[in-house]
Amino acid sequence: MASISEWYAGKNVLITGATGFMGKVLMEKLLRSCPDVKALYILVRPKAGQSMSERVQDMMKCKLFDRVREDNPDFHQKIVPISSELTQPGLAISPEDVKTLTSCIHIVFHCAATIRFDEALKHALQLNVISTQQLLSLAQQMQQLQAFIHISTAYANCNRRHIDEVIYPPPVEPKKLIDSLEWMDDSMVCDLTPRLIGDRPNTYTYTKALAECVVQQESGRLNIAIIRPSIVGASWQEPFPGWIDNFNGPSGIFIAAGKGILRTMRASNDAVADLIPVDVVINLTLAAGWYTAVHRPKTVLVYNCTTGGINPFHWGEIEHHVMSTFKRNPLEQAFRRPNANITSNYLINQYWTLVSHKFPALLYDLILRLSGQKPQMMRIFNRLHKAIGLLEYFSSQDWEWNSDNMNMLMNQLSAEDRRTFNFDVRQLNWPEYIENYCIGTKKYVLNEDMSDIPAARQHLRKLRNIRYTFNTLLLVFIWRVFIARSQMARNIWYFVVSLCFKFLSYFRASSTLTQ
Ligand SMILES: CCCCCCCCCCCCCCCCCCCC(=O)SCCNC(=O)CCNC(=O)[C@H](O)C(C)(C)COP(=O)(O)OP(=O)(O)OC[C@H]1O[C@@H](n2cnc3c(N)ncnc32)[C@H](O)[C@@H]1OP(=O)(O)O
Ligand SMILES: NC(=O)C1=CN([C@@H]2O[C@H](COP(=O)(O)OP(=O)(O)OC[C@H]3O[C@@H](n4cnc5c(N)ncnc54)[C@H](OP(=O)(O)O)[C@@H]3O)[C@@H](O)[C@H]2O)C=CC1
Repeated sequence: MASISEWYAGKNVLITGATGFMGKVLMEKLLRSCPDVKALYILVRPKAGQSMSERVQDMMKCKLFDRVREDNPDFHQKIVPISSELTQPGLAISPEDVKTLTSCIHIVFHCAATIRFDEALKHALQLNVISTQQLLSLAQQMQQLQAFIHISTAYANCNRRHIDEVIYPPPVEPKKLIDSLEWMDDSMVCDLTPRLIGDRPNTYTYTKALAECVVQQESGRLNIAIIRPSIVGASWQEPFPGWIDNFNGPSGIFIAAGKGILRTMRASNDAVADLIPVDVVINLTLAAGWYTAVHRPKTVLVYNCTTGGINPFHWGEIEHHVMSTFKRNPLEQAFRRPNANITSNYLINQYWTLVSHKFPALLYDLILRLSGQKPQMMRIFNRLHKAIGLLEYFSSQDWEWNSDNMNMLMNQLSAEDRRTFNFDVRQLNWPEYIENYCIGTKKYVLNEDMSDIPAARQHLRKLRNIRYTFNTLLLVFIWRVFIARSQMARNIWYFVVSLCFKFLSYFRASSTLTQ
């Protein structure tokens, strides 16, 4: 049987969400490990004043593609951007492009989605569900299509504790919801949202669950697989350790903790932190594409792509390794020395939020105001608290995922494919991974130079001295106020001072005797 790379040779691949975090890693791996792939058709929209082609050109300059560029400087010739806005009817693909895609595509990877936890339900439904439906109907017209791979999330069914590799009944019939929301205005939808999402924490997980149902309903004669990654983090090994380019999920939390801004967060020390490296997800996705096309399973296969059941690691351990990494490799211009703690206790967290977040922010903003600058720290903390509030649901409890299909797929691969498309997370060394992850946030998200680490350490020493001076002054101030008001405090103070004098005189006398 052909190896995975051999199978992708000569294939035309369609990718949605190619400009996103996972989409980019998928493109890079395909180009590097399947060098004979014919072409990657990517659906891209213009954004933030940049045309589609400008965006694609910028993306290809990204460091992520360095290894591909080394192997094949002309790799861009394999990339065919197709203009598409997924929220528009027909995905806003031109009739000529539809003709091209329906005649040549062999495999589709559907990665595009809105992954925001605070997305308005209407938009999340439009992008995560309706566009999936539209892409599937385009796929039905593709004459050479051999597999359709849909990227979902392990948290689509986070209202369950144990999650099998099956498509669960949807919370509501997607078509009924689409029809109902069509005539409602935004404020009505907003009012209804909490009742609709029910025991799910946000519109993201809710619409991803509906999307899975749509995939099943519209599968028709297509060969489909669903990949459900848990919390996707920086790369483990490929193309190089620690690659990450966004603040999503834990990355923003790690950065905020490394900058000394985040000091406390509600999370359970003992809950499993189901992180999964992005390269593992992509290797599994490409292998699943191959398996789906070659073996054509009779039903839609779901792959839970998680680490918790195989090689568990806990939030408490993550906290320890994140803090230790940032103390050894500090971020530039930290606000305070990194020292964050997680707690599952609501009141303790509220206390530390007040003492270590709000109070320093107010003080810092006061200093900024007094020096004629615009206050900013309270605004930063408000945004951080909003983000933390949305993530806490996931860091405070555990789930159990069945990963039989991931194991089955691993057993189907040849030894060489297992090496090239490695998704065996038993080999993952967590402390090393977390260290590379934190350094990756420094290098690739914040674009900081590793050669500046001595200056960053110096800055931390300065912050420590400021803190000691501040604490001493505060103590003296409180004590002075206390002494002025209480006779007992004065007596204790005179007693301590006289004890110090006695100790000093004894020390001086004994040192003169020994001379
Ligand atoms: C205590 C220290 C040790 C740590 C140990 C404990 C760690 C616990 C971590 C727990 C993490 C749990 C993560 C669970 C995730 C479950 C995921 C389910 C998996 C998935 O399927 S999907 C992927 C996950 N999706 C997300 O993560 C999206 C979440 N983000 C949002 O919904 C929005 O970004 C958010 C948070 C509502 C903010 O919205 P808004 O205020 O509108 O800001 P923008 O998004 O427009 O961003 C503006 C600007 O800020 C940057 N940004 C975004 N988030 C952060 C952040 N957390 N920290 C810092 N900066 C952030 C963003 O990049 C933008 O920058 P620009 O330069 O582009 O303006
Ligand atoms: N990151 C994670 O932790 C996890 C992600 N997933 C799933 O993986 C997939 C990829 O996630 P990730 O790469 O992290 O997400 P990103 O937010 O990084 O990427 C989303 C992609 O979707 C595209 N997109 C969004 N809206 C539109 C639109 N209206 N028209 C065209 N394209 C659009 C974006 O394009 P543009 O650049 O133009 O905005 C971008 O390429 C998603 O399906 C997500 O649900 C699952 C589990 C965890």
